[in-house]
Amino acid sequence: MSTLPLDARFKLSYPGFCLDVDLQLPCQGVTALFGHSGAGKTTLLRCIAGLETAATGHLRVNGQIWQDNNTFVPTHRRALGYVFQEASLLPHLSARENLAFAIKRATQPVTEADRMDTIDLLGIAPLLDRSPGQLSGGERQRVTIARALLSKPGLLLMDEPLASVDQPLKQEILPYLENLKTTLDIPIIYVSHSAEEVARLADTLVAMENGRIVASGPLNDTLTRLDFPIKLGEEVGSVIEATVTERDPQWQLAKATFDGGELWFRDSGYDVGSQVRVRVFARDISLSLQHHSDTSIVNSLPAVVEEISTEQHPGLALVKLRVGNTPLVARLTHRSAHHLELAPGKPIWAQIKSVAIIQ
Ligand SMILES: Nc1ncnc2c1ncn2[C@@H]1O[C@H](COP(=O)(O)OP(=O)(O)OP(=O)(O)O)[C@@H](O)[C@H]1O
Repeated sequence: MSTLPLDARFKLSYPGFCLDVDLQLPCQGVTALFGHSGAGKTTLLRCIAGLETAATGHLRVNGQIWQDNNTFVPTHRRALGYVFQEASLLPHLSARENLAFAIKRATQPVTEADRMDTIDLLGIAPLLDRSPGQLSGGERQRVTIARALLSKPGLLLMDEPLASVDQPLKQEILPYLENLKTTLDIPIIYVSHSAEEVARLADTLVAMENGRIVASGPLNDTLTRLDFPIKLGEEVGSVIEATVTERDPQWQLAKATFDGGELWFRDSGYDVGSQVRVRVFARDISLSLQHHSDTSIVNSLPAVVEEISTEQHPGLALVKLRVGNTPLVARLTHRSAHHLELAPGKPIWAQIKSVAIIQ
């Protein structure tokens, strides 16, 4: 596998829309293309897949040139898997036969062990003899993802794979996608306009508006930018990567340690030593000048104020904090910010309710 970044520059015009991007993406992990409807996410993904033949530009993936002034590798010769919003299985074949179809066309030989690993990864062993019509939407999508993986791609493109499933099904599939992310060693580009999916899956965030990249970088650094151009409303917050270091079976709580401190939150059955990603909304952080122990809020982290901005409502402030090396954002009223005399550089305690922490 190449260690070179994926390099993508494209220009493409449609009536009323112009795509103009210049991107370098890591060769590992999940990159989320995030933005409102019509921002150009699917168009960019299609350019990478070679489906937008009118696009001009340059594309290098895993060290290979797929497009430049002299080259245009057709889609079927690009080692990529593409998962669409709607599962796209061949309806007259069983799930097993759909997988076999992909294996026959794979860019490299697929061993029986590869096949079994992929079936396990997506949890589809009990579904293999059913036809697509006998599967639920979530099951169909899992088989579709398995099929894409069995084509042995060097790059996996996923275009809102959860857009057409309802919330309970989304919660059923997300853990499989989280699994994929830790198991696969190929880059995944994942289109979404859901902040929840981005928070759970992305390592790198690329925000798009009007056909352009308006912010990009490591997930938490980008999400916590006070000038992050896509308004997230109640979902403004931070994503913290931590290691589970203790469990309290009496109270069903787990403690995770991260670069900045420790957090207690509800225990969902973690193993000590496992990695966990938690999400903290800005509205769930309160600030205090002192450390308090006479409070129900157990998580109290020493932080430094970095920046303060005004939210859409003039009475509300967003405060960017740094806890160790981890950026956090807190939402409070300007009156409270004034009362605490918050200013860049000021030491402060960030208090986070355990019940507000989402895994
Ligand atoms: N083949 C086409 N012909 C003309 N206009 C197009 C074509 N494909 C896309 N567009 C336009 O390009 C713009 C970007 O569309 P695109 O589907 O890439 O957005 P998106 O960010 O993926 O949106 P969504 O989240 O709704 O899927 C839209 O204004 C769309 O109408």
